[in-house]
Amino acid sequence: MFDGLKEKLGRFREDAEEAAEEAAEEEAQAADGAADAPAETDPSPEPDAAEAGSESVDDAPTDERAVADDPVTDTGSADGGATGDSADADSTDQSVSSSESGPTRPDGPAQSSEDDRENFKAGFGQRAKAFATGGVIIRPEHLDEPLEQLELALLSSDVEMSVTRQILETIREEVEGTTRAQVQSTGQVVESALREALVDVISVGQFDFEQRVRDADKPMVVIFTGVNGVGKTTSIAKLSEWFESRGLSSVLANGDTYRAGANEQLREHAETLDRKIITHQQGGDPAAVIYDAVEYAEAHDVDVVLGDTAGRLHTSNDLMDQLEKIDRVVDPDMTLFVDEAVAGQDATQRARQFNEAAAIDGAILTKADADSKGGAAISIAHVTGKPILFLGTGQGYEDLERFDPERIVDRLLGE
Ligand SMILES: Nc1nc2c(ncn2[C@@H]2O[C@H](COP(=O)(O)OP(=O)(O)OP(=O)(O)O)[C@@H](O)[C@H]2O)c(=O)[nH]1
Repeated sequence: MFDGLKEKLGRFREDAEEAAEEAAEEEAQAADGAADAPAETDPSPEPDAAEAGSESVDDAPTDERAVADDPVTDTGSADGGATGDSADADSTDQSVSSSESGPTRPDGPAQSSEDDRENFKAGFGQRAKAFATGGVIIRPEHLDEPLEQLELALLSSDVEMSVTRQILETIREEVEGTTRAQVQSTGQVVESALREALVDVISVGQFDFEQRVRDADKPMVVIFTGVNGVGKTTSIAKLSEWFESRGLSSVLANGDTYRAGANEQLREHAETLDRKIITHQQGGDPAAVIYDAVEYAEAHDVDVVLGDTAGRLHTSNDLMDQLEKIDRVVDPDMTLFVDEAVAGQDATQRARQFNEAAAIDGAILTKADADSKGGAAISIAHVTGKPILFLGTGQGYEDLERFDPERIVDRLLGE
């Protein structure tokens, strides 16, 4: 499921990590260079950074020693020296790294008279400090190129344009001024930004579906709509099983009085699952079928009415009128839009159109098991403001999965 998208996100993480590390190290080296300037007053070059660090400790005031003795700072100094020019790796260089990590600057007063230079160094100081202590400042512009690649990757995975933009914007916001801590890799920072961005867009409108059903007046009426052949009838049967496994009873109602064979198709599921089904003759009034099912449920203490409807386009006026009539007659608690994940952008656009025409409450995305791109799964909630509630993951009755944004993102990020 969503393997293509997963691979592309993995590539972005690798590219972003590499780009951010490179840029941050370049900046830290530039900062080291700026901090090296006072070394011109100290002619003795120091080729070994770690040694230089320990020598500067000998000369340092007591509080400075405490910082330099810190193994964390030692490692940072060694890193700083290792990445800096060996000719620049003098004792002053080391003391800058150490002192910026500590509470005082031993060479500070000597330099404070040169305001311009201090200002110049201040811009780099934060990054030098972060780098010397094993941290790295990551900035959005470090990620410009990987983000461009990510944008193309998302669009080619059928992620809708506005959703793609939102994801990129959140990543930029998340990494803005982030200091990668010692315990984190740059990859982890990027991953956490990506995770946040994805969860953000796919969790729009989520609610506790099971709780909503349990809290509703009985029977709760759920109507299913969408275009032909996307898996509405199968999803109704799956959802009936899902309820059953949670101790909630359901009755199936075939409001698809339009298509020949629709009654038989739903009846087959009802018989297999041993559920009550309400049907009328082909050409009958769908609202009347659902109404009868509600009456049956009330009389038999059934928890949920699951109402199928004919496949339709949002532009099929007569069929959309039928939905409106169902609304008027039985006032359903929920209208769920069903579409197939493999339809990608088309599914997202249809979700938008149906939501505008019939005000859906949520979506079921079928055939996710056959979808590598994942674009519809990423986009529908953000585009409609209504959550994806379930994923269809196969043809069996048990192949229905509650859409859990955190879990979906875990899966996309390979966790
Ligand atoms: N792989 C896979 N196939 C599915 C899934 N859900 C439904 N299908 C298959 O999709 C086909 C169409 O499903 P239906 O339930 O008949 O679709 P429908 O929307 O009710 O179709 P109409 O009644 O013609 O509008 C069937 O062969 C189902 O087995 C799913 O999650 N994964």
